[in-house]
Amino acid sequence: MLKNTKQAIIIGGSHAAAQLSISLRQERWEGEILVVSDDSQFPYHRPPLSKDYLSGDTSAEQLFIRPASVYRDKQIEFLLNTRVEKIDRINKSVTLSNGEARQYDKLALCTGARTRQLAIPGVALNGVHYLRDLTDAEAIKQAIQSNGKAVIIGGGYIGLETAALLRKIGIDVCVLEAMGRVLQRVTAEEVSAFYHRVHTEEGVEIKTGVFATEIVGNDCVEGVVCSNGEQIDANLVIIGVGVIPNTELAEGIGLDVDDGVIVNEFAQTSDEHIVASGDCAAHLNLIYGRRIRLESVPNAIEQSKTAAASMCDREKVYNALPWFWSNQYDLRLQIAGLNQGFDRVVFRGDVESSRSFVAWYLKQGSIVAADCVNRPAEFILAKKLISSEKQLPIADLANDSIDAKTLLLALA
Ligand SMILES: Cc1cc2nc3c(=O)[nH]c(=O)nc-3n(C[C@H](O)[C@H](O)[C@H](O)COP(=O)(O)OP(=O)(O)OC[C@H]3O[C@@H](n4cnc5c(N)ncnc54)[C@H](O)[C@@H]3O)c2cc1C
Ligand SMILES: NC(=O)c1ccc[n+]([C@@H]2O[C@H](COP(=O)([O-])OP(=O)(O)OC[C@H]3O[C@@H](n4cnc5c(N)ncnc54)[C@H](O)[C@@H]3O)[C@@H](O)[C@H]2O)c1
Repeated sequence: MLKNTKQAIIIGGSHAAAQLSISLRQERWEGEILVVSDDSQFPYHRPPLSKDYLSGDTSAEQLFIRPASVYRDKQIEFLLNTRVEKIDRINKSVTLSNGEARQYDKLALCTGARTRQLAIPGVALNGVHYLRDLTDAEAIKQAIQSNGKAVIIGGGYIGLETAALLRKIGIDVCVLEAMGRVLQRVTAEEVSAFYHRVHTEEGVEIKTGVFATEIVGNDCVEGVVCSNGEQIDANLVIIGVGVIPNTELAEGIGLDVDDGVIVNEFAQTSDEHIVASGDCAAHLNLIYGRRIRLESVPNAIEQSKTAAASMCDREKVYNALPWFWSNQYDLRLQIAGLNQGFDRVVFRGDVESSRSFVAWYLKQGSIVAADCVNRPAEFILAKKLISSEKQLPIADLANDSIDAKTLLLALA
């Protein structure tokens, strides 16, 4: 039996919502918890969708963040296949797509992000896919034909991870990246060149400074016309050109929004009864001293713990160091921190010809971020180094003959 009748409503049903609902119980929220999700499934891990799930190495059952019974046991109610259409801040209620209205005492926006759509002819042809959820991944899995030809539009995370996967199963792959280099949003030139080289070695054709102007075919996709006039044959097209945060509900009720629902370090929006976390939220980051919106699972999880505490009127500041990972072929990239505004990059290991190195990003002499490729010990070191006030000599960080453990000890 629930001890009080307070209502918490969480909008969205993915990484942020899954964590927030559980964290609310851990923070001893004793009233009702309702999660309203437009997905047809209980929350699942999205990262495998561009990795092991596509190759069949992970099954749909293995994707679930936790079994549905865990939510049931904690008296967390899920409304699947349902959208929140409207929020009424005055009466503290939400209107659902099934016409029902539900009252809330506290509301959480975990609405995430959606794929940015390409506005070019032919995107509706059979064989053209975006990748955000399980339904998209399932459709791509069905569409994968051995000996097929794929064009991937966008050389970001989705583009390169799916390219690696498709190569693994023997599909010809061409990646079109509009910018001058792949992964330009997140890495230094040398790291982009590294990924370009490895993908080329693995048989992927990469065209940079090129975008698609039209997708051609007759019912099914047959090719992609590029901005340089070239036409590339394809029976599968995957589009990964970034995401847009789902902020419309927040905007509709006058919350502060600027590339994300604006929240403070406690995940609170400009309405004291409403929090936001995950891909949809732009938070004040205390480590970097500015507002940022992150698109990552660790952010969705940690920020949702903070949001849950705020809903229970407790203060739990969100100041976790941002980190990211990406798996491609035998490469495990782990990124610690954010490199925006860096003025120098120093390498540890050989970025030009090996498959294992660290790129240290410096800003005014201090390490602000690190890309670690197949360097798990250095990734731990990087997280500690960036989070602490301490410094290590840059020459030592670059010197691959000094063991990472020795550097960790020096930091301690
Ligand atoms: C293929 C893929 C691979 C990825 N790999 C990695 C990785 O390796 N590492 C990493 O850190 N991150 C990765 N990410 C990013 C990561 O998945 C996201 O950062 C994370 O899912 C964000 O979680 P979220 O809950 O904030 O938002 P989302 O996952 O976007 O979920 C929000 C949910 O809310 C729903 N919703 C929105 N509005 C409403 C409404 N009004 N009513 C009801 N429901 C609504 C949306 O439809 C969606 O289901 C990957 C993403 C994808 C797509
Ligand atoms: N390992 C990970 O962390 C991981 C893996 C997959 C997805 N994700 C997340 O999923 C989301 C979507 O990933 P994504 O790869 O689509 O976004 P992204 O922002 O990482 O990359 C998009 C890429 O598409 C390019 N682009 C944009 N418009 C283009 C056009 N018209 N033609 C060709 N290229 C174009 C951009 O320059 C960019 O390189 C992001 O939030 C991402 O962080 C993360």
